[in-house]
Amino acid sequence: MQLELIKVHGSENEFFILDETLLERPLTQDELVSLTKIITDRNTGLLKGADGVLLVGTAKRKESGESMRVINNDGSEASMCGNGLRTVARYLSEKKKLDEFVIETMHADLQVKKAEEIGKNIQTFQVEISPVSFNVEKLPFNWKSENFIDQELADLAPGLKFSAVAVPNPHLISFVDHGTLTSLQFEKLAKYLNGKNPYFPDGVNISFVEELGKQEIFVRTFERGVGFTNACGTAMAASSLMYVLLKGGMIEEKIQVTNPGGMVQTIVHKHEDGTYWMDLIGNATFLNKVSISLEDILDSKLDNSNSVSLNEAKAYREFIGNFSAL
Ligand SMILES: N[C@@H](CCC[C@H](N)C(=O)O)C(=O)O
Repeated sequence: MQLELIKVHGSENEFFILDETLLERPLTQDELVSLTKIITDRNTGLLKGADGVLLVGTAKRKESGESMRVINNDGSEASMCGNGLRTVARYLSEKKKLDEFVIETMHADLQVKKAEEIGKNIQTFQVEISPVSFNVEKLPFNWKSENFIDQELADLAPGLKFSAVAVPNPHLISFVDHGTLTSLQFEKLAKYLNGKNPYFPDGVNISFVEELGKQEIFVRTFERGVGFTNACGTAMAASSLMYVLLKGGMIEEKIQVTNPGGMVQTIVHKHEDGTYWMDLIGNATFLNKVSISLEDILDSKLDNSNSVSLNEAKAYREFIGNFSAL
């Protein structure tokens, strides 16, 4: 069976989009996991691999519409992906010839729309990040109280305070200084909490956040199921929320969030019932179109692929030249 893939990125968080509605038959779960592990491998995968696969399908909760599933680089499935959702929003916007619509994700139907360009010739989309929960059971996080906000984590990282939030994928966030952001301590902690550990049985996305100025933060994330990525959209949205709640950031006002792969903007909103949701605004860049058969992928014969560049990488590199790197 022939597959048409698109290699995309949101803040250089890279994915392959696969539209299952165009296939002769749906993939089995085993095929999906094997395909993801093979094509996203950073050493041997297609086009130097990726952070995951975004599977576009038909919505199940509604009578019409589309869905997005997120398969991490290690084959595990995530409930949401903010950077990925922007790219899927662009893909579906071009396919449906619509600028604003809803995409079904594992736990929520999320509003997406085409937005004003964030940089010259940068296709930009705005997506809803929701629902938000501070209940530790939702992450899941084995902790003695209902919430975990601005607290130390036993003796795992002395002197650092963390907050746990599900958006709805799980995040652990700490505001740190620049030295700590780039320290080995970060990697050690992140690997521990994503291995066998008593706190996070399913692992957790961990972000270290540096305050850069008024409504300006830098976020570095170790992603569950992947490792350090250039950016994680849900992490940037969750970090923006914690910036508002703990550091005096303004609600309903844009926050500039830089990351190792570029820059996005977020807006934190509050519903009347007191719950929060965020907007995530940023690039949806298409890098390559790739054609390859499922059989060749599963036999690891990736040289049999046909790839065409979509010529958007240069504009993006020019755009991120404006922002400081890690
Ligand atoms: N990079 C994503 C998040 C992908 C899922 C994450 N690794 C998880 O397992 O929760 C984003 O942009 O949000």
